[in-house]
Amino acid sequence: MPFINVIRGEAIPTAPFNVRTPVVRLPVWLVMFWSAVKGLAWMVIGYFRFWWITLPSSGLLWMYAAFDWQGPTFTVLGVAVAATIWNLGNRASFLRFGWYPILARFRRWTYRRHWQAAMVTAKLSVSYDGQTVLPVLQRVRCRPGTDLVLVRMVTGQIPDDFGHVSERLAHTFGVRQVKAMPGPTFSTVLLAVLRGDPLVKLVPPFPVTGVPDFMALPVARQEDGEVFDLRLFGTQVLVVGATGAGKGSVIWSIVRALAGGVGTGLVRLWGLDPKGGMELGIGLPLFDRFASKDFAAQADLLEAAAAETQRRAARLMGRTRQHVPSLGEPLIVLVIDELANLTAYLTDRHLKDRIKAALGIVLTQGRAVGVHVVACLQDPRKEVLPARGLFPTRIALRLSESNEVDLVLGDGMRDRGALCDRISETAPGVGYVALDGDPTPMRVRFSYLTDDEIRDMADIYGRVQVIDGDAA
Ligand SMILES: Nc1ncnc2c1ncn2[C@@H]1O[C@H](COP(=O)(O)OP(=O)(O)OP(=O)(O)O)[C@@H](O)[C@H]1O
Repeated sequence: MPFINVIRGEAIPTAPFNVRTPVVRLPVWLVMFWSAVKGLAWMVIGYFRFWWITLPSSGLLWMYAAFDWQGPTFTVLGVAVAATIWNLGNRASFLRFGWYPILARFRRWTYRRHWQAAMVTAKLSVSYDGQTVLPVLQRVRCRPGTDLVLVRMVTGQIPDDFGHVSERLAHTFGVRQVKAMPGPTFSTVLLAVLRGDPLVKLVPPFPVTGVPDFMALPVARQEDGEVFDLRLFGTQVLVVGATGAGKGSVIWSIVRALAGGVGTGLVRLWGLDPKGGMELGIGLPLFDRFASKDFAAQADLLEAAAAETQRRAARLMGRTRQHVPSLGEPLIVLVIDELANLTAYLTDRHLKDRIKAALGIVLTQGRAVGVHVVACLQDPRKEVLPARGLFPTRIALRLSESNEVDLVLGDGMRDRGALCDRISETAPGVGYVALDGDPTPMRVRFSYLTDDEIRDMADIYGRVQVIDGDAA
């Protein structure tokens, strides 16, 4: 046993004055009076705070007092009839200003009931100074099938902390999915709570416009009910999906959005179908050039695209940074079904090198000069397509494994909600896309064209073509 104990550290000095709260004995009537005043104050505050319940209730009570039971009955009936007329007359404004605000109040109340449990079990609560600090539920807004919940984070938290536990939150709140994205201020996170699924139903083809808007081609329906517009200008598009995921519907949705331009000659489609023309052959008249039977013809076609790219780049150098399609120099879109057949599975080394070189030129230089690629791929691994990074726009449909999601859409996208590996086999055409300026992925379903619809479209907008090197 040591003779003297020495404890290192800073001791808290004893205060020179110690003050103890004095005990004042109060009469019972004063305590009761004070409690009554406090209770009344709480009731008044509660009345105004929960005005959306208290005001209608007071109104109904007053009607009852004034007109007996007919008062509230006719009031409720009158409100119901007015709401129905408003809904039938202008559904959008009824939902926006009538129904969704009421629903949001109710939902806020239900979230609050589960809030503490949800935050603690998801480890989003923080222990500080002997206290448990929770993120603050600030606001709830309702949209079709989705609630937008604004949350003020605890100091030190970031939106990705919520993204990592989004699945846990979804189970706690009993909803389909929760997606976390940065809120309007640095201290907030916006949780998109997805309830119903508007993508269960098949999406019919969108109408064809005479002059396509290359900045916004309508191709799919978003899970928030909006139309997903694909930007083709300035980009190359890669579509990845397991077999049967619906890559064909992505191709035909894009072709349909461009069909008006094909008809007028503003857009030229060049088709490469290494699987023998099974997918693209059905709309053959739409393609200005088409190659499917032998790989040499497909290499020729890609080299022609590369040559055109270089010719345009040389002409436009120093003049403009974005080519504007015209009848003399139309937009060329190379549609490639199963790119891996051209890049990875091809055994002829010489052809493979030719294809790789031509594709490299088109992918790196083509987007500024109006030569675009829309390519499909089943297997997103690096060995299959090393040039994945050359496709700025990537669409991920159903994938076989969870780790493929980040390979296609970019790091962290699965955590942010792109659950491509969970898409059901019974939902072909459903996938995830990254929207411009939005770090969270959006779930979409591409429109579906039947074979007859594709044939009709080809009949209306089809052009003279070159098939496997020969004029049709
Ligand atoms: N958007 C869609 N909506 C509804 N059904 C679809 C959609 N896309 C595809 N399908 C259905 O799913 C089936 C498979 O689609 P598709 O052939 O396009 O898949 P894929 O990804 O191209 O497959 P593979 O790689 O094997 O060719 C189609 O026969 C069609 O019936």
